[in-house]
Amino acid sequence: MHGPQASCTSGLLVANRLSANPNTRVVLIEPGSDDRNNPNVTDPLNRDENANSPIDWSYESTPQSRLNDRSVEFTAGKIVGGSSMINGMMYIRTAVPEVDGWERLGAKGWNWDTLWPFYKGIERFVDPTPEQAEAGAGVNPEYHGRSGEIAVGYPSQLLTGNLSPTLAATWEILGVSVCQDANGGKVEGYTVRPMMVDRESGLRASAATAFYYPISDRPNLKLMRGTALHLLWIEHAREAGSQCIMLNESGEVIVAAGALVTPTILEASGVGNPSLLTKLGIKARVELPGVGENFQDQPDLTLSYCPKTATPGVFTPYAAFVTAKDVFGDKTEDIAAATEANLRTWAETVAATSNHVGPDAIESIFRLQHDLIFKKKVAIGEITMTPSKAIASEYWSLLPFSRGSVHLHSKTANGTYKVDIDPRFFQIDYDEQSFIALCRLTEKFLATDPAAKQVTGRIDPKADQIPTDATDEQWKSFVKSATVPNCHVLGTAAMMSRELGGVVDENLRVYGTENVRVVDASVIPLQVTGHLVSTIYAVAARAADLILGTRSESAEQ
Ligand SMILES: Cc1cc2nc3c(=O)[nH]c(=O)nc-3n(C[C@H](O)[C@H](O)[C@H](O)COP(=O)(O)OP(=O)(O)OC[C@H]3O[C@@H](n4cnc5c(N)ncnc54)[C@H](O)[C@@H]3O)c2cc1C
Repeated sequence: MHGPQASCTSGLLVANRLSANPNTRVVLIEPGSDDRNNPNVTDPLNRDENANSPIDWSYESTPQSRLNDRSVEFTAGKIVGGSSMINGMMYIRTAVPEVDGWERLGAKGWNWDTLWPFYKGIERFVDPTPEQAEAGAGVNPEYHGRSGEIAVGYPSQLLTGNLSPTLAATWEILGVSVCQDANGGKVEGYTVRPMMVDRESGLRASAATAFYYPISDRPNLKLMRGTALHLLWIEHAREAGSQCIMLNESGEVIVAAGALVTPTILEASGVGNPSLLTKLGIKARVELPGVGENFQDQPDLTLSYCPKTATPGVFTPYAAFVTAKDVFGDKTEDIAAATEANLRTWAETVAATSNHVGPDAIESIFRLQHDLIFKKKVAIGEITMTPSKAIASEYWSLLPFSRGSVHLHSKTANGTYKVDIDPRFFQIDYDEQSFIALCRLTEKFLATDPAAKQVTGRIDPKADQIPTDATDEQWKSFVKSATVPNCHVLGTAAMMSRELGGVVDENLRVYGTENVRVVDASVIPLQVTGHLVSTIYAVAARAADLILGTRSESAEQ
């Protein structure tokens, strides 16, 4: 049997599961290098060195009107193992109501309970040492798997001393409780985040170390490196009437090029919005206007403060996941009501810009999102504290309403396509207002004892640019000049009903096709409050199960 073609973070896991059957031939395609010994990949303390290096795609966005017309850069791994080789390695799953929301959006059978065994199944959690526990590392044993492939735990260089208790005490004064272990579906409060790291060797654990290197010598698994997939060669296409595409007699393609690239491969193959495809001279084979839409990333900003003592060369995975109530305080109910009253207008704005579904569809997604924020009270912001030469507080919004897109734009002289990546940060005013409120909460945190005792003042932005009593307008101008992407892009080939703009069904199969699936961050329909990779692995593991199941069903028929 011909197997799928795929590439990385998620693709390697799927390839691992499918090639376990020696009769299934699996071909992986990866344009990037095999940089398995690159110390900037393997040594977690070097992880910030990878941006703008040869193993980073460094995708540029279109100029962003709400960011002073700046283009922003999306870092993404150009390497076997994809972005799991260059990311921040933090490992926090998402919140129960968010995954349950996928089912409400049409992803039948996808909810917290069905994903939970896969979250645990892929994990090889190692308990913290007594020193790490003293440094704040917590664990609820029920939340973790011990026999999966991906090493999760705390790095040996976890900072000891009293910093974590100081941060915890300060957050508690601000009404944010301490969460021992945020991996059980409630992502809320101050926590010390576990990482994807092998505690014994101290090295990064990635899709490649977990799912590819150990099985790369399987005779039925082939990696084609230095080659990119630009389009799916569609043979035997049956036209619109039956809306069916066949790639070859028995083969199946699994596209896993990440949320910034997967939609463009579909478009180049004739799957997408016919009006866009026609303009590019591409024959439309499957009408799926949702391809490349529903783009969601999280705006990200770093404020830095002068520490009393510098802290070089250690890990400081300290973060608070804050809810609307933590951020807006007494104003929360008013903001919830005002936000609800605006959902229709925002849906109209998004529908008019994206033009792939009408405002009713967007509004129903926004209602779910509003429920998550104000009724289910999931976290809306993550605020991290990293002491080094400065105390850097990086923070990002978790559930923005703005929706961007990624599409083929025009054909270049060499026959490939220019791509437009348009995240549309702050398209919706609430996103900017809540982002500024997060900024203010960060400031308040570092002005509250005992954390305040750790710093002597703000370094960036400087006090003459943003004074401590800065107005919203002053913060707004700083936010416009300094916001960058968090690189947690998802949703551009969403697993949702077709009516809502979905691209894949609950078996991850592209609507209107027979043997094309997508398994990467593109299929996750809504932002997640944790970090993406744990959820991507769980989705990929469940997807592999479904693929194997549907194959054996069709073999039985
Ligand atoms: C700097 C950074 C820090 C992050 N920090 C964290 C973190 O701490 N924790 C966390 O959970 N998540 C984090 N993330 C997010 C997470 O790493 C990504 O969301 C996730 O790895 C995406 O997985 P994917 O399978 O969708 O795509 P990727 O892992 O990006 O894989 C896509 C693959 O497709 C390949 N490719 C590209 N074009 C083509 C083509 N035309 N044909 C074939 N192959 C192609 C790429 O080279 C790549 O190997 C971070 C991301 C970045 C960039």
